[in-house]
Amino acid sequence: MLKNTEKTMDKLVALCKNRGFVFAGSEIYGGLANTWDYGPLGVEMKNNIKRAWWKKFVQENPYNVGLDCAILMNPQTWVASGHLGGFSDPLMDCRECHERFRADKLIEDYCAKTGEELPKPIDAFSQAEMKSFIDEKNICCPTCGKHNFTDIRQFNLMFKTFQGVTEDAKNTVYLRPETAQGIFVNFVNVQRTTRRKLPFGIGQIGKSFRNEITPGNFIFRVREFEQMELEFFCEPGTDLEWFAYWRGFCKQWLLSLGMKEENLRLRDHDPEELCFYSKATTDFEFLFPFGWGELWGVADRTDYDLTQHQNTSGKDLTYFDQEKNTRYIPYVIEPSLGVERSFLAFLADAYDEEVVGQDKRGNDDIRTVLHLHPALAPYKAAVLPLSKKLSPAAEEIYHDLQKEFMVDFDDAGSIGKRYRREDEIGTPYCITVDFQTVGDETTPADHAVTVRDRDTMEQVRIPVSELKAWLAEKLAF
Ligand SMILES: Nc1ncnc2c1ncn2[C@@H]1O[C@H](COP(=O)(O)OP(=O)(O)OP(=O)(O)O)[C@@H](O)[C@H]1O
Repeated sequence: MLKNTEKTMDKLVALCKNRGFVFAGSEIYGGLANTWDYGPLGVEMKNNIKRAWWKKFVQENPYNVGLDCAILMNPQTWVASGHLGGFSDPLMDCRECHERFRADKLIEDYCAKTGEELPKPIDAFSQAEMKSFIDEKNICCPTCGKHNFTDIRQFNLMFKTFQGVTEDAKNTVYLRPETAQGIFVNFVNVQRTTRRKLPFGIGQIGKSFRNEITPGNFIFRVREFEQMELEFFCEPGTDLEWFAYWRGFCKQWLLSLGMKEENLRLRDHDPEELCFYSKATTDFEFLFPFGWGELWGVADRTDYDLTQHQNTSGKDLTYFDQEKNTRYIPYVIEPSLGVERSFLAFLADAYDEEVVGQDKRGNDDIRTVLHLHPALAPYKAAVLPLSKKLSPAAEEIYHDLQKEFMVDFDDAGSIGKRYRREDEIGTPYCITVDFQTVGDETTPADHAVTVRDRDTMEQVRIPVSELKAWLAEKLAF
């Protein structure tokens, strides 16, 4: 009998919930819309993604250094960056059911459904153009099906709160909507203390908050998320070369972590779609189960941000180029990637249901497997004693491996079922401890274990003494 092995969001969400990757936030209180908590496996995978980014963008990188800034910043930051004035999305309400929507997303969804092509990118539409498109095409409310919308107005996405004991305008602060501004305001601090010469970059990983009008698609669009951002400072005139360099570097990072090239496309912004300060922007888009969506934005932001902060703060943010004996404001290349979006992309990319045979009744035997790169997998290996009698010996190996890797231990149920459980959570290697490992009256111990590869299901015999080095090699990328 054929079973549906199609990859869907429902299957990914169910796997995440059932195996402890991602839970609905505040679930026992009925939840809080679009908040998600990361379970024991989810937190490992999330940390692995962040580690993989830090390793390539900071630790091993000849150009970049790291930084960790406060989430709350002086509100002048957001005046300078333009977020207070212009960080908004086009909002419209349905007059019938009072649901609220992003006008641009309504149009995009309509085009995805009908296959209609827009005459220009949606980001180049004015509010009036969006409204007349929606009216002309008679696009209806996705909730109630009627066509009766209010006019479009801009809705600021920044979360507001108060610092200190009085709740008044003077004490208003904002939760940062991106990590980048913390880097810009510290440009001089970092340059001075590291004595870096251009070009150099500053990387940061941290929480950002956006009061999105229509969050959704699981963890794709949420209001609280983490970003991994690099601001790369270079001499004006060299920026387009560095833009191409980082665009290629980012793509290579994804591919080196096993992302399939066919699920990735790099979309360059048309001149009319570009932000007014940007010379070039590329959206890395990934083919999620619900369609193509932005994963990573790489932009040439020129000298816009530093100039804005210099003008607003009155502080000198120029760089003195000793070789050329001249001062200038550096240009900036920014690759900005969301942790949760990359989590979802790696998960969707890795998810597979394979027909591995037929059961006794003739039904397809399907194995659900996450082909995650070992560097991203929550557990690097699982230690499985073939029999409960072997548990003490297996535990010894487990405890030894645990000192260096996240490793699982499972001695419950048949070995076949245990393999399947590990396949489903993406554990790349299952280490089976058997009677030969420890030996008995008739057979001498061989002090070796059987290691099963998740993807090929092939098995090799490896001496216990070589396990750590063998695993370390597999995790490298
Ligand atoms: N609400 C969100 N939830 C999760 N990740 C996000 C969210 N907003 C942005 N990101 C991540 O941060 C990256 C950089 O943010 P950027 O401001 O370029 O996004 P954006 O162009 O506003 O995204 P979108 O058009 O999807 O709203 C995005 O590519 C994405 O990976």
